[in-house]
Amino acid sequence: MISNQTAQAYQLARERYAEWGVDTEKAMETLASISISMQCWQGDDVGGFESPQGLTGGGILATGSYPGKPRTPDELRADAEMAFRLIPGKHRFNLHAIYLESGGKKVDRDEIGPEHFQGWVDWAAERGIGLDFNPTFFSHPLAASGFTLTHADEGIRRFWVRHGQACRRIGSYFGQRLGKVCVTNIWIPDGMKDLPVDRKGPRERLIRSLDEILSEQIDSRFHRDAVEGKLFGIGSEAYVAGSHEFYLGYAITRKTLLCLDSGHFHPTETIADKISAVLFYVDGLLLHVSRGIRWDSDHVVLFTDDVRAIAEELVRGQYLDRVFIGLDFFDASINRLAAWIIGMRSMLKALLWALLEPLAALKDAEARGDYTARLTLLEAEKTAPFAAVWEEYCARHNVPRDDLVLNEVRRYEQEVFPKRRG
Ligand SMILES: C[C@H](O)[C@H](O)[C@@H](O)C(=O)CO
Ligand SMILES: [Mn+2]
Repeated sequence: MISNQTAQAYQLARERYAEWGVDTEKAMETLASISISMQCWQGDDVGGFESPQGLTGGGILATGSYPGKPRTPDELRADAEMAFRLIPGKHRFNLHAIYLESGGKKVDRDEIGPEHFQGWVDWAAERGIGLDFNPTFFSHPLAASGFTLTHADEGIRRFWVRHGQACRRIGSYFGQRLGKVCVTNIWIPDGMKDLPVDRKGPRERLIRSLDEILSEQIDSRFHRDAVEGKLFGIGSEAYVAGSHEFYLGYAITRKTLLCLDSGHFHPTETIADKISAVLFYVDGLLLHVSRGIRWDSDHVVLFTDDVRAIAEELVRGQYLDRVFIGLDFFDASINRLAAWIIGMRSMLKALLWALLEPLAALKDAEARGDYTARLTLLEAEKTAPFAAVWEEYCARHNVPRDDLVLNEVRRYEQEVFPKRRG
């Protein structure tokens, strides 16, 4: 039910954007076709269900102790479902290997199979959503040294190769069973805190390990591989074997997707400019949209200039069908559902923003060398009635506008979280 106020504001906004040659109906239609992958790990601080220890190592750290953390897969699914109810559109869910359901049985990482994720697949099938996947190369005794696929010990390296292989089979099962392509993304933390002497050896082993993992042919209609680089992590400040340049070369030569995580570069470096550069050479991209602050790569995504710049590049370059968009952050200091909802809605807002750009006029000004007109229009966009279109979009998808979302989150929190105490 769309209120009169929303409807009237939208009509005025529609006319205003039409003056710029922008079709707001078309923008909303395109936005509805975009599915963003919501990361399971925001739901429980990258804990998973393999062991009670939760996140250990891996150069990443979850901080905060907001109450109500889900303790079981069912609780996590309930939270995700509640979050999805407050996010307009139909989206995907991104799992990590440690979110398996083994019925209390110890199943090591190299032994996992589709059967351990059947609960997730049934849940996704019921909701008509797709699943994405990630091997977990951290929070494990064999990752405690800080090395996994680059490990000099052949036994340990092979263990992690088998984990990667098992995960691709699981991803492929997700894709086939759900009829929606699954992206399995490989990120490893391997690196060194202080100055390495041998930067080459671990990278040689990483190439070997990745080639072994990817050696099984899997139908790309159901499954795509992605590789994710990083500049540094906690405890790997001096060297990360899987750097951006390493994976760029790997993705080009092995024809995988390249994952660009917006928190994985130097703090002044943004990924928006990289999109058009790398898409000449790689088939496609996976984005991990995040918000880095100083040394942390994983703050909740907001409707910032950086996120808008990413969305603008996707729309301006007509890359939406070559780029998988996922989110990657985890914050345990605020309500975990709210973090999901704020991040997902911010990404959607950025996409809508980009879809509402007066692109033809901007391109025309640029082509004529009229950079004064270009800058004027870019600035004028910022005071256009964007909010009216966003609120109309939310109303059409039966979700509340931004400021009213919190009422629903609080209601859920009060009803559900007390039962999770103790
Ligand atoms: C939990 C994820 O796999 C992880 O965040 C990874 O994608 C990453 O970005 C590590 O910094
Ligand atoms: Mn990431």
